Amino acid sequence: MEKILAPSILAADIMRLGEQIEAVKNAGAKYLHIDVMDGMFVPALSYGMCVVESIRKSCDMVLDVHLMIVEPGRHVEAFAKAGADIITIHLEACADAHEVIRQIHSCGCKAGVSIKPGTPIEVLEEYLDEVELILIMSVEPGFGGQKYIPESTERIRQTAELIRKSGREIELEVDGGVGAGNVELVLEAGANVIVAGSAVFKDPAKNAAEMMSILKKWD
Ligand SMILES: O=C(CO)[C@H](O)[C@H](O)COP(=O)(O)O
Ligand SMILES: [Fe+2]
Repeated sequence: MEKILAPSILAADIMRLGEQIEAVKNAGAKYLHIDVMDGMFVPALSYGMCVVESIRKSCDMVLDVHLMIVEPGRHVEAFAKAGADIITIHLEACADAHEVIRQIHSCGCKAGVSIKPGTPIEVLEEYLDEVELILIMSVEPGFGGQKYIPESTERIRQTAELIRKSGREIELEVDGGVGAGNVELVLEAGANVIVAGSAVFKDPAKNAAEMMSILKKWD
């Protein structure tokens, strides 16, 4: 599967967001990862649909919206209307994730499911027939700039195996603490969508280009 860079704007300079998005896009990033936090599912607050809507107006990248919010079904339609292309929910945050996935699809978006580092991989099994993307968190969700949890590599490998057995084309995304120094570990384990926030936005054009040159070797 194509290897895709998904820069996370959590680490961007909000005052220069437009030019920084342009820089990562020009470097070859295809997805733009937008982290939505509600202060409940995770301690922090970030931003909501207004930001997605504003980015959509002048950005043709795939908008990859990562909802770290309790009962995300309450807001799926609004994020879809704002311009999200992929909406990823946390299985730990929903009473009925099957229903939320159905909602995401009925809004015309691709659906992803995510799990935190402490959640067993097996919980993903019942969603393999339904989703287009699985997101393995390689840090505790809630903050950018954390260190990659080494045990994540084995979890990525096991998830890649589940996907392979399902026979479906499901994207495998990894999020948290990934940069040029460890991205090959993550690719080797079977991921194809790489989220990178702090590793990219310290110097967006240069760092995204460096990440892309590594990703291209694995295509
Ligand atoms: O979902 C997230 C945090 O909950 C972010 O996408 C993630 O942390 C990216 O930031 P970094 O690459 O700096 O770790
Ligand atoms: Fe994220």
